[in-house]
Amino acid sequence: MKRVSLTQYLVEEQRLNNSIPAELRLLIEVVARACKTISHAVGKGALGEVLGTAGSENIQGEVQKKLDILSNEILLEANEWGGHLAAMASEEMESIHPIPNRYPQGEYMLLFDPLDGSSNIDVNVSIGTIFSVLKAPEGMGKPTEQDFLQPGSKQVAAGYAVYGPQTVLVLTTGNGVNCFTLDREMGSWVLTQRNMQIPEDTKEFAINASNTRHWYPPVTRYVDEMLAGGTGPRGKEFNMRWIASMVADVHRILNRGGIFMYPADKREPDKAGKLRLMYEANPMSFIVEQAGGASTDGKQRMLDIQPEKLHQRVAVFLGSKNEVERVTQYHQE
Ligand SMILES: O=P(O)(O)OC[C@H]1O[C@](O)(COP(=O)(O)O)[C@@H](O)[C@@H]1O
Ligand SMILES: [Mg+2]
Ligand SMILES: [Mg+2]
Repeated sequence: MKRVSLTQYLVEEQRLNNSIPAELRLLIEVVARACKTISHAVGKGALGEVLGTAGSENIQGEVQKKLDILSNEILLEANEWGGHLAAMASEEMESIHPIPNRYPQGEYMLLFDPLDGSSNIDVNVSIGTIFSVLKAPEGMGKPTEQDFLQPGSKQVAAGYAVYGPQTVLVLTTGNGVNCFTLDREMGSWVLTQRNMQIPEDTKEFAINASNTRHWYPPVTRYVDEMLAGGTGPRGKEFNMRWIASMVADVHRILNRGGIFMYPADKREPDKAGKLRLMYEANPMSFIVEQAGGASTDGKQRMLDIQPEKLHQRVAVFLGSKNEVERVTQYHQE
């Protein structure tokens, strides 16, 4: 197999499809390099003293792990110097991070969940990084939070890295989804899967079932019907997986189909789910749609939601198209 590096892929994609201007290519390469650095830190584990909590909380009141903070710093530092960015925003930072001397020239804005799947850090289970790239609005002055509040359909690129048995980077720039594997000896990202496709149908679902008693009726109905198996209304057996790292669950779905759900529930009726629209739901929805899947918040297409707040939470149903349509339909009945 001819080895194609991330850089070669990006350059070729621009030549053939004119979809990745040089500035965006450089930005993606800087993010990919930061992911490589995070992957090294993750791989050192206890030896690198990166495990455990940091003794602080983020803006959403979640306890921060040392690796949450370290990954955030790695991404900030890499992009301050390397990218064509006007500003960044992160799940781990209360407010946006304008880049000094870079606006109004900076053309892009980067958002990230620096370390996804935090509860798995200390137990050596796959974790990752999720990122999303938006265009800076025309004539933008000093960036404000408002500039970031664009629907997911405006993303020009999105991707995630999984730090697992293999370190992979999955990327879309709006022309399909491709997967790159980190060659740890050579230190380079190598294209290993082209044009990933999510099958429309599936027999596998992912949800944190410990919340069953808190679910609203459409989710209860949908899951109950799957659990009823071959003799139930669906007439087939379903399997369940829940890794508790969105990156790993979505990566499985991109490879063999499935539906991932993190619904809103009755525990906190005012909270629209756990996951974050701008750092998790939107980039993953862009990727999933580009791979032929679907993504909604139970009511509407995720990428059409007009964000109201940077740290907005949202219910998530994504993956195999026919299943996402079914559970969304149940919300409407
Ligand atoms: O612990 P729970 O409730 O099962 O939630 C797991 C979900 O929370 C997350 O860990 C949230 O992301 P962070 O780790 O970035 O906060 C997802 O990756 C995962 O799908
Ligand atoms: Mg996350
Ligand atoms: Mg996180």
